[in-house]
Amino acid sequence: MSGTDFKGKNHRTVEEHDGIRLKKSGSEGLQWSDYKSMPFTQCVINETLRVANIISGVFRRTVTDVNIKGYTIPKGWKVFASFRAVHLDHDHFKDARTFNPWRWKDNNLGTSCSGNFYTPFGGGPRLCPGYELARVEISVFLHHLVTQFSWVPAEEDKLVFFPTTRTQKRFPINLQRRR
Ligand code: HEM
Repeated sequence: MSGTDFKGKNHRTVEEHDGIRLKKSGSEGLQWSDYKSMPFTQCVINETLRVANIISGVFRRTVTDVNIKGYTIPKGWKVFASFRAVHLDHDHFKDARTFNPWRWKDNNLGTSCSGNFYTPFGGGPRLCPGYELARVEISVFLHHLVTQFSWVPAEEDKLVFFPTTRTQKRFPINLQRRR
């Protein structure tokens, strides 16, 4: 990740949140309507959960023999459904290892997408009941972060994808208060 890339990708988020601040006085808090007017932030959150979700997948135990794509998973086996493998699969996401919030511009569902290729919060009857709360919390955090601080990378860093997604040098930054 180069410094220029980072600033470019961050810029739209800053604009969105500065726009919300402009309509408010002083330290006036965010309302639900503000949360609902952060479309690009939702794209950033979607993309972060796609590339670097803290939850890599879920375990399941089969209660009966399951036939899937010519394979049989016998009754009683434990399987790991790897969301991470699907989220980083080039067949489902073009340039899957590139952090690109714009890919969500026309598909901002946040929990799943057609074909169930995007499942950061799981799915079906066990879909995470906290998914909207999690998104609100991240949005509020990002709002205060980008409206009160700016930063530049202190060193060149690089994303690595094994065993999980992380930055090689923990992405050191120089942080400055904006206001
Ligand atoms: C980014 C944040 C979060 C992520 C990525 C996440 C992800 C997930 C996933 C993948 C599952 C499904 C587990 C499975 O199918 O076995 C799950 C379940 C669950 N999550 Fe979350 N979660 C997040 C935040 C939250 C929050 C904020 C809460 C509550 C305040 C919450 C409460 C739960 C509960 C209670 C379940 C169990 C649901 C069930 O088994 O029926 N989660 N979460």
